[in-house]
Amino acid sequence: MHLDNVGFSISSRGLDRQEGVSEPAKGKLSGWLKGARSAEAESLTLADDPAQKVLLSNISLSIERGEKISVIGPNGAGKSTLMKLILGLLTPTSGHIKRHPKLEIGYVPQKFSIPAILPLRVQDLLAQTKNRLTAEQQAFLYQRLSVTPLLKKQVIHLSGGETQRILLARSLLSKPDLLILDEPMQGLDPESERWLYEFIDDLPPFLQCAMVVVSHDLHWVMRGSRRVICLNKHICCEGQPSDLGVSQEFKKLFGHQYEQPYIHQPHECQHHAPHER
Ligand SMILES: Nc1ncnc2c1ncn2[C@@H]1O[C@H](COP(=O)(O)OP(=O)(O)OP(=O)(O)O)[C@@H](O)[C@H]1O
Repeated sequence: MHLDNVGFSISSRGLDRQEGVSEPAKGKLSGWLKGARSAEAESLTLADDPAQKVLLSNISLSIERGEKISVIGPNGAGKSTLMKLILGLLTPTSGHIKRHPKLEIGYVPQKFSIPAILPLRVQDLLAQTKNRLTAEQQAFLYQRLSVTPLLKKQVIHLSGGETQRILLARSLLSKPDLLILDEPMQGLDPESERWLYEFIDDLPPFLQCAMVVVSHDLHWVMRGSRRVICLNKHICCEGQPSDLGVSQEFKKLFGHQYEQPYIHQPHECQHHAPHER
């Protein structure tokens, strides 16, 4: 893989550079500056080596604790690749990434597969993750995601929806500072999808983590996000959902789905998993 002059940065805004934070923001952040955990990457480029094709370019991100960023873009836009850069699963050949040594990242990948011949029970899979939750938090998580009845099952025998719940539980066990969900709704029926979206919406305030969600569900993204990044090998536009409609690139990519600006309406009701009904 050859990397070529792509700018990418992710940082927990204001953690390492307090001089750049205005007075109100300082007050807002001061509660968690003591335990600051951040990651920054700059001047990375990523291109496919044989084809010399640039995969991502000129990307900058910053995210605050408790904030959720949604990433949208067409197939092949580089969304999963960007997630892998953030995670450190792809190594750039130019530029650099700085991560706080104690930054915990939870990840639900777009694709998850294990060899059919590998015997692996759900409890073994979950045991591979460092558990930083209290017993009470873990019990709450297992109850919300209905994990316990699945613990003895072989991972390869899980249904699509069960797999997603287990992967989500696994990503949360480490009590991540940053949670990355790459198209977490794949293979779910509409009811499970709706329930999982609502569960995800509750996570940043519950865990006080930052979250990046890759999604093709434009309606959910526009309804439930305060910040959206539209990616197509570079950042076409970013901002609040209502800001995106002015971008010509956004209109070109999503105009057929986009008629009126969506209004953000966070939900407030209690929800139960479809499997609990
Ligand atoms: N390791 C790699 N080496 C070379 N090319 C890669 C690599 N990983 C991904 N690509 C290419 O980069 C492009 C972006 O892929 P990526 O999976 O990031 O897209 P995506 O936006 O997540 O797409 P989708 O919505 O279809 O999941 C694709 O053309 C893919 O073939």
